[in-house]
Amino acid sequence: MIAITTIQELLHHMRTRRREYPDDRIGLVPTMGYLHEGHASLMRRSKAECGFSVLSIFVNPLQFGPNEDFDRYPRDAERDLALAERNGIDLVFMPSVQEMYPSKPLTSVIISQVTDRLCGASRPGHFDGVGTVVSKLFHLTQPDRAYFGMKDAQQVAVIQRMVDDLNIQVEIVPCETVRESDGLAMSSRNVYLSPDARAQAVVLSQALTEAEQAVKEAGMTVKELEARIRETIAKAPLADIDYAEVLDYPDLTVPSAEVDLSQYPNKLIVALAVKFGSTRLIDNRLLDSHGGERHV
Ligand SMILES: Nc1ncnc2c1ncn2[C@@H]1O[C@H](COP(=O)(O)OP(=O)(O)OP(=O)(O)O)[C@@H](O)[C@H]1O
Ligand SMILES: CC(C)(CO)[C@@H](O)C(=O)[O-]
Ligand code: BAL
Repeated sequence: MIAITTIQELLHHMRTRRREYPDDRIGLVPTMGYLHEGHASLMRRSKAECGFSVLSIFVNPLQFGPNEDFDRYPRDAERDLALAERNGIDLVFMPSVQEMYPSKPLTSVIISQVTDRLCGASRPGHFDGVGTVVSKLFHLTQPDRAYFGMKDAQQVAVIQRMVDDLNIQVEIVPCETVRESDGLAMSSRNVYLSPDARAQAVVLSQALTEAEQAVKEAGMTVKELEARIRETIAKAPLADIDYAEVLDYPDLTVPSAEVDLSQYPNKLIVALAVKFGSTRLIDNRLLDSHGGERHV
């Protein structure tokens, strides 16, 4: 496994690889590091489907708001490299902020509408930062496939839209969320949780499972379903809801207030962001028209 920090080295390795193995598929797994089994599942999928797999590790300042956790975001390069190697990665690109942004970029990739709600609303500018850095990574590596986790379902919808709108020649591969044994979605930010908060954080996946059942009830409206979800989450005293929304997926529009969700013709997403102290967790579930979970 090669580990590099500069754009020059990355371009050199990508060109050489493409010249020597022109028929090999190239896979890209973009991450912010502090890797866990969720990331490992993306790496293994890339390894299974591509001849050459690139992992990027970069905590991208552009996607963090001024009062967010950029400075204290967990980092452990040594552990990440060992995990990457074990999971079939061929090249790790781990640039510094200076390398990626030698000066403040004057160009930004802004994706509208699909960013109006959920994390786009509660983290203003977040998806401009994501769109910009992911575009840079796509240009630098020119992957055939790029692997993203459905834990960040809005991110998948936003990047798919960017790729479609800009004709970027990459296939976006959405990957299922990997969970702890009690149902909590794996996330680098889980390490911030106090033992009490960690125990209560199971309420997110519980609320999603309940929503999956509740949406099957005839006549269930968006407001009623959202109220049920909020009630479940409120049972955890440390939980503070940022959002709990039921939306059309992947358009991320609001279904009309009167619609009977049990008969809804499109995919629905139940999306949650819940704070435990200063730690903000997200999770979601895709539902089909009869309330069953949709697998990606
Ligand atoms: N539990 C998971 N299962 C599958 N994929 C995941 C999981 N958690 C993160 N990913 C995916 O890994 C990629 C990199 O995510 P990132 O490095 O931000 O990790 P994270 O654990 O989501 O961190 P954070 O705590 O910052 O949300 C994204 O495509 C993300 O959706
Ligand atoms: C896609 C990404 C690596 C861009 O910084 C980040 O948003 C993430 O880790 O999901
Ligand atoms: N996985 C999303 C990256 C972020 O929280 O900034």
